[in-house]
Amino acid sequence: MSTVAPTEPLDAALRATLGRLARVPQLLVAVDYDGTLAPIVDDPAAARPLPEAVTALRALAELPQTKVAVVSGRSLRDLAALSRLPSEIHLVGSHGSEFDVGFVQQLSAEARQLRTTLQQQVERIAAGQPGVRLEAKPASVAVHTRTAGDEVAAGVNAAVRSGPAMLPGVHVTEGKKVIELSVVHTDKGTALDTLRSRLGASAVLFVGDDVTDENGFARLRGPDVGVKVGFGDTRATHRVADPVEVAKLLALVLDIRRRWLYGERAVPIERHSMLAGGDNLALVTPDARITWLCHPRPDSAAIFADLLGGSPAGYFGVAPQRGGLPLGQKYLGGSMTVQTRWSGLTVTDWLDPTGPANRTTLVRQLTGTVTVRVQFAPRPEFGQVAVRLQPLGDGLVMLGSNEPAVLYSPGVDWDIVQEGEHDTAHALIDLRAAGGSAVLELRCGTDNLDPAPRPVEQRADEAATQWRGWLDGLRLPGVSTELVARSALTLRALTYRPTGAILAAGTCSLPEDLGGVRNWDYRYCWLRDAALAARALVDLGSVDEAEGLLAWTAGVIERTGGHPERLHPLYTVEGQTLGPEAVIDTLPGYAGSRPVRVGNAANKQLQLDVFGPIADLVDAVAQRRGAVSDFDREVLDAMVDAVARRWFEPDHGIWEQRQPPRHHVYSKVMCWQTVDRALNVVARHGLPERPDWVELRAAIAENVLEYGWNEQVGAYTTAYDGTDLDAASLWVGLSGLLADDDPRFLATVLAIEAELRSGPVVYRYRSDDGMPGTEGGFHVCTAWLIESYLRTGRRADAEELYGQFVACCGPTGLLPEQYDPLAERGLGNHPQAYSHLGLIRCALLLDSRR
Ligand SMILES: O=P(O)(O)OC[C@H]1O[C@H](O[C@H]2O[C@H](CO)[C@@H](O)[C@H](O)[C@H]2O)[C@H](O)[C@@H](O)[C@@H]1O
Repeated sequence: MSTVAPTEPLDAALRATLGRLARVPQLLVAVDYDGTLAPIVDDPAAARPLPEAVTALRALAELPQTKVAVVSGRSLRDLAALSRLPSEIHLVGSHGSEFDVGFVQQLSAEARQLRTTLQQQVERIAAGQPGVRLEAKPASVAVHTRTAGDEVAAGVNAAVRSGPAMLPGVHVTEGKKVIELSVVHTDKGTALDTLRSRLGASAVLFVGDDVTDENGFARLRGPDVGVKVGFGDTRATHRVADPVEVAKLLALVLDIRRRWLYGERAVPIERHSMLAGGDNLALVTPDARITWLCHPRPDSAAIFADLLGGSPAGYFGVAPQRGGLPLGQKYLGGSMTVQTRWSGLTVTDWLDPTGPANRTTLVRQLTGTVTVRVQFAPRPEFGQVAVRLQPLGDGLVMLGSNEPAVLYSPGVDWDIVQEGEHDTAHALIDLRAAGGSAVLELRCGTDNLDPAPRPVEQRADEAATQWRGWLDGLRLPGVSTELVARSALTLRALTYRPTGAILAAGTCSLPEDLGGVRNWDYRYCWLRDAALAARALVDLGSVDEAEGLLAWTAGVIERTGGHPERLHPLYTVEGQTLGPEAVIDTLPGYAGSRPVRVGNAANKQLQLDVFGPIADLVDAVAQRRGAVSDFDREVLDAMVDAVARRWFEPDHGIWEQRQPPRHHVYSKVMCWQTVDRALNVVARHGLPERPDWVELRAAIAENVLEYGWNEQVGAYTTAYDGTDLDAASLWVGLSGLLADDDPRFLATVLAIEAELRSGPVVYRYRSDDGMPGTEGGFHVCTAWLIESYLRTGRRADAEELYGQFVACCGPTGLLPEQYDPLAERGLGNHPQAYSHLGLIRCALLLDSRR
């Protein structure tokens, strides 16, 4: 039976404070014992903690990034015996002096002698005094008068105060019907400081009821929270009535922290749709909540990072006041505009592609007849700067960030609610009273709250028309026409138009292993991924992206100062070297997948495959144009130069494993492809012959074909030094190095199918990559196996796997990086260029080989 009686809920201010505290990266929950965990009773030996408090403490101690301590006036032995708390909970006895069982041995001989004297003197004082109890501790003795009459208590206390308490070296602590005489200085504040630094806490919750707990409250600072139990003066900023309320408080902290750590609302990754405006992007959930938006660039800090941190990390929600799930969500045909519908409400979202540079404009058009609840919680810099929202004119001004931002919202009455250091704006919009529509326009990069120059309907048309006009210029296959169109739009949307860079994906740190640590930042331009993405668009008839990317690539080549072999695998969208990889420990991660990383240490790796896709792209663009430009030739020369200088070295490979370099088969094949495509250009466009290139190509081919083959496995393996398999080795055939009917390619396809395919997915590899946890099947690897099936005459197998592959798309046609075939959900960053270019390549091949 519960001993916690149903009482009033904790007061709102305390709940709000605990809500913030429970979301710090490293939390220390420290509580006093008697009067806090255990109700005060007459007999000190009978003081037991409330079971609900114990349950909450134990559960808190099991959470990651959470430490629990009980800091008591009791001896450590007594505390352990009475509380029966498990070892995960740190126990500190003797008012903060006794951290471990050897404490008594650490006392000096004089201190031990003084302790004995004290014991003898208080025994004499207490002798024959009814109701007086003595409690012996390693460095002190406590004289309890709770069960003594008032007269007896007064006499005993006076005798103690004027007698042993006056001895030199004695420290006196008076508590609840107790005087304690100690031979060491005791201070719960010092104990808290020690725990804080030993356990690496970023904030402390300290709860206590007694006079000695005030030393603890006195040491709290910054985000720490102190809670006093019961009456009496205190330095604590909050108060609860009794241990029953303490148990409730602990349960509340547990609940909030658990939800924060494990993801408050982990919407399946593939169910997010992407908005894009040509120089930025955002993610919207199936219920029209904006959960991801960075500004000013897609690789900047987020304003809304709900995706990685739940509501406290920032979001922009719009939904009918009455609640309920939407009827559906879709892209408006051929555009990057997303429409979410409920009965009586349609929300149309887009990022304005017509604005000036460094401006992000998110337009949310609401139409219908119902009352709409709006919640606007911007949290710039991943929530690390305090935000104030100020109603002004036709909207709200966001204060606190060094980037100006406003929410233009004519006719909307905002209610600003302060949540700690941040404001959230709430509003109810009665659409019927507003004439059937309302507009919310988030303008980042400006403080202009003037009305937009053109009506919203016209702007909506303009935005959609830009994307549709581009899509109309493509030659789409008859296979999966709609999905290919969406994939093409996604690749175009991942293109950062100001520079021509193409992002590998729209997000950072979406997990490859739910709850795991494989969380990386993909908001950069990888030479390899970008070239493959641009190539897929060239195959669909659009060369603009390829030309933009090649111009961006020429920039990064130029900055190598004549050393293209020193190219990094990835750069920022501006073509600059990345800053250091970092962890944002204030974000708990998608579904609790921590750490949340920004930046990507892979940029320091050697990946010798990156030249191959670029050379292939130059070849494809030149072929499409029917001519090769001087500019293309320069890029091509640089790629071959890089290969000539380094192809024989071991490297980190396409999968960027944080392991020592190896001679990767895929990297060598891509080196071969670089020279092969360069020679294609030479031959096709009548350029001067390059016998040195012919020789180089032959040397690489001979090397990889001999050393990459593993007789024991009967296939091309990951690298020259092992028997492990890698789906990327399929490129020994996909690149054209081996003919489609070469038995070595056929054998490699069979080996990879057997070892790496699992139902609808193909894993990159199964070998140990040095990281904890596992990962899902990799969509682009699935696409490579489909291509391999087609090339090797297995059309039925290709069609079957292709059907399974496209079934992994989210409801609006988007794909993240990976798929977990057991949990049947997407994994990894989203949407991912690799996955969409893979889909396009497969659909084109299936179409052309009909
Ligand atoms: O720091 P704490 O964990 O709160 O310990 C303070 C003292 O608590 C105990 O005494 C008090 O609780 C007893 C049981 O409810 C009660 O009978 C007594 O009157 C209170 O003073 C404990 O016995 C002491 O050793 C602690 O110093």
